[in-house]
Amino acid sequence: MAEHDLVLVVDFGAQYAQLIARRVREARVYSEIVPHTMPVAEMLAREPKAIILSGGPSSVYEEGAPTVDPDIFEAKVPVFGMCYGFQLMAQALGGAVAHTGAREYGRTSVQITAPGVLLGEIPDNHTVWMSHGDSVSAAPEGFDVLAATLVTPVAAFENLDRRLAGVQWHPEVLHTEHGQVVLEHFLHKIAGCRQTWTMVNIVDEQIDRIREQIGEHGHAICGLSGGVDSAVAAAVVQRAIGDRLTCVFVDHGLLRKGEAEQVERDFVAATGVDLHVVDAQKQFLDALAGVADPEEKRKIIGREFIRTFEAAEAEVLKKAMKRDPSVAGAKVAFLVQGTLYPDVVESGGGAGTSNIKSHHNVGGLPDDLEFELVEPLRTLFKDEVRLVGEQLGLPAEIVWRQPFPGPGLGIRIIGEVTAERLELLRDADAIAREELTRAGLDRDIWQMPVVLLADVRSVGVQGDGRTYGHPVVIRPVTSEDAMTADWARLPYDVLERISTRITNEVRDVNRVTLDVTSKPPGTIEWE
Ligand SMILES: Nc1ncnc2c1ncn2[C@@H]1O[C@H](COP(=O)(O)OP(=O)(O)OP(=O)(O)O)[C@@H](O)[C@H]1O
Ligand SMILES: O=c1[nH]c(=O)c2[nH+]cn([C@@H]3O[C@H](COP(=O)(O)O)[C@@H](O)[C@H]3O)c2[nH]1
Ligand SMILES: NC(=O)CC[C@H](N)C(=O)O
Ligand SMILES: [Mg+2]
Repeated sequence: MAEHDLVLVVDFGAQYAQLIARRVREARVYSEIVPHTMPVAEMLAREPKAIILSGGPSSVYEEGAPTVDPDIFEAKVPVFGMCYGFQLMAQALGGAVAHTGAREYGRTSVQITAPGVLLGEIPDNHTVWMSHGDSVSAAPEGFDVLAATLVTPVAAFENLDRRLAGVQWHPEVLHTEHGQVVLEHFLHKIAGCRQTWTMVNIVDEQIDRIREQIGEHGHAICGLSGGVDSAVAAAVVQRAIGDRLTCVFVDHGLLRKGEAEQVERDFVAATGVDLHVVDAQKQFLDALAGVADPEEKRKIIGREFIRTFEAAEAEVLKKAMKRDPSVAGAKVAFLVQGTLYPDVVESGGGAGTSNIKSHHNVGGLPDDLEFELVEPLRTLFKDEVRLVGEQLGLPAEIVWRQPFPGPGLGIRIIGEVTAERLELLRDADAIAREELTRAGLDRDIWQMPVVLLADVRSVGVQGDGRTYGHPVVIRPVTSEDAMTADWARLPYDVLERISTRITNEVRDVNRVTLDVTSKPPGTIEWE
């Protein structure tokens, strides 16, 4: 039997398919997202224990609306529909879906009329989050209608014989009361999924898998940034292959003030890993000269990272040989990266997702990559990674560190990256971080990029004289997993201190602005 039951989340263009996948995992069942264009036979070949049909922007009765082969409902695999998925199931099985004039967006009160299994043990009247303009006007035959709202008579249904169910609302969003309970009723009670997806299991399995992949004599390099993901990846791999792992930290000149020293000092002290530091500042800056396009920058940085790892190989092996002479003639065939599921999804490597931006470690990798990748966290979300980190006993400063992107300040300078501009941004960023820490807010926010609008100038007055300087943007955000985010409501006095200090202390910056955009529509980083 497979180690874990698999739940496939079929994505119909939902805003938050990732969120559904997360919630399933929070219910201790492993899940993956697949595009609705995947043939049903292919989905079934993966032997899912259950299938979830996501929401989506289309109307099921429209020509060309995304759909799924109705065979999916005949395969004896339990299926759960949410919103669009619910409507799709209704239509496919002989019910009716129409634009009834009822529209519900946001907070909506739902009345449970017959709880069945899906809505059992939940208060009759509770608040859910809706986002629909179409409605199921008649449930298919054999289905019990479980709930209604003032304007939506069929808001949830189930057919226990066929193990099919659905809700009009979005149980995956936090604003929906009892959303997780409803999902768990489907997963555990209706579909009978086993609850095996726990962090302890994941670590043990990954260790076994890595030993198998790397073999008894293989050597690996881990790109280590001081961030959470690579620290956890390194710790997992170290457990698997011990000192056949060497960590390589690349100082690409796009780091924050004091970062290289801090990683060298604190990280080694905390973990005892063998850290090899490469100064590649000139290499990266030369490669980036004259480039302003964000995707181009990302690809260049991705490529230069790999070239740096390749160049470090000889050095790494020399060290290894000192410890163990039998290493002579070996090659480092493996590259460990702290790639997470959202990196893959955003780079368009996820199922049916579009390329938002090429994360340097996924979409930005060069085609002629010689290393075989070892990515033990590739299916995990950040909060899962943090749990794994805690599980492995990594210190809190590492596990709870705010994320910092691999391409670093290179994607926070809007325009060409130059040494002078980096200097400016580094100073402004250091002040912002210092004030945030002083205010005790580090754990309250997800991260706070400081962005230099290098090609923009604005007029200011400083010391009674005219200045013509650059603006910086501060972008504090809150988030659960970086897939969605909101702008953080930092206290005004903290903002004020950041603004005053930056304009006073950083040459050529005469304006500080605050980014008040959520994600979507904005992304966290500006490029
Ligand atoms: N300066 C660096 N030197 C070596 N490897 C790096 C560096 N920056 C990033 N990487 C590699 O790229 C991967 C992805 O970077 P990313 O920033 O997403 O993760 P992280 O830095 O480990 O964690 P966090 O997201 O918390 O910053 C890292 O896990 C690491 O393998
Ligand atoms: O290692 C990385 N390589 C990258 O190329 C990259 N791009 C964005 N990020 C980080 O990912 C999260 C989501 O960022 P966005 O909302 O900007 O897409 C945020 O935490 C970003 O800081 C990156 N991390
Ligand atoms: N969020 C959704 O899945 C919406 C489904 C459909 N587009 C509607 O408006 O009813
Ligand atoms: Mg990082």
